[in-house]
Amino acid sequence: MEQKIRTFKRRTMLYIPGNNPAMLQQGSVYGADGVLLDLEDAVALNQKDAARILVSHMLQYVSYEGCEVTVRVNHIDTPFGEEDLKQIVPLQPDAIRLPKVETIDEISRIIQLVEDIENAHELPHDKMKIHVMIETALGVQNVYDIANYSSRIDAISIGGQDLAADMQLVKTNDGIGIDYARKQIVMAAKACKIDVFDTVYVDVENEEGLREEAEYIKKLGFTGKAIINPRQIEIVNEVFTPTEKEIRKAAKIVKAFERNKKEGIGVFAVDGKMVDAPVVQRALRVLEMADIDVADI
Ligand SMILES: CC(=O)SCCNC(=O)CCNC(=O)[C@H](O)C(C)(C)COP(=O)(O)OP(=O)(O)OC[C@H]1O[C@@H](n2cnc3c(N)ncnc32)[C@H](O)[C@@H]1OP(=O)(O)O
Ligand SMILES: O=C([O-])CC(=O)C(=O)O
Ligand SMILES: [Mg+2]
Repeated sequence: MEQKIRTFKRRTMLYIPGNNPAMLQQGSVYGADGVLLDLEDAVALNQKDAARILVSHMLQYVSYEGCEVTVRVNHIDTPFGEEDLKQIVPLQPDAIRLPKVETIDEISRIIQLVEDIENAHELPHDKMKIHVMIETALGVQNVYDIANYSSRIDAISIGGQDLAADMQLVKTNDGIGIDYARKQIVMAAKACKIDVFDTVYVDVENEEGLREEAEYIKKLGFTGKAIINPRQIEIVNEVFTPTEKEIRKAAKIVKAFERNKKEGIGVFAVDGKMVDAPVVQRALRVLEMADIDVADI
């Protein structure tokens, strides 16, 4: 199967309310890997049209250089979803994020509409990526089929706040209620070879809690995490950036692999631990995340 996992970093995606000009203007200066310009739940119903206009202007006139720019539109079946797509798709942000997708029928209708709009503007179909949010129990049940529906979908994410509401849970900081969904969503993403983002951590003042959650979701296999405040960037970026120790170990493994390969040896030991192809693959990923070229080690 074609490898769709991105090679660039997607550790932190900063949500910015689409009706807040100051935040929208400054969004890329804080060091997040991406910005999520939000037309959906950060925007009150009576601000939806104003936010759409503002975000359209920002996409045209603000430089988000160095940041991946994603716009979260409203659900297709709300009074705002179709108009969001009509105004945003022609501007071709790096990606659009589709909230609360539950079925293949929905994703197929949305992608059809996106491509109709692109056709009308003589735009290609392979430039703007699509990110799908899974935020309901039904979405979790259908996640693999949704994620696998189109090669334009290059990431899926869990919306923990909405999922907790749909599941009628009291959401706790330990995330127990959404743990099954997190794992199911990660597995679907890995099966489709696409990226997978974790949900926001709403307790902005709780830095230790955020670090713990980021460390946990990294272990589960998430690519990165949506965040809501600039103060959360450094912590999550740090968790998702390999440490010096991890880099040294990975370099040692890759170097040993290269040496052994020449002699036809596929399995060997480094510091008393067995190394074979999957271990080398993981070491290469560590170097990639640390921006280290294998040729330079
Ligand atoms: C369940 C969901 O759908 S989540 C996704 C939708 N939610 C959002 O988009 C919320 C985004 N975040 C925010 O609105 C805010 O960070 C809040 C409400 C969570 C906290 O607000 P505050 O306590 O006022 O933030 P704080 O005091 O840390 O702000 C410090 C600075 O960072 C800026 N800032 C805060 N959040 C953001 C953000 N998300 N994007 C860009 N800038 C931001 C503020 O404008 C402020 O700038 P200034 O110093 O130049 O005035
Ligand atoms: O986690 C996110 O991306 C925010 C969200 O929409 C949710 O939690 O419901
Ligand atoms: Mg949500």
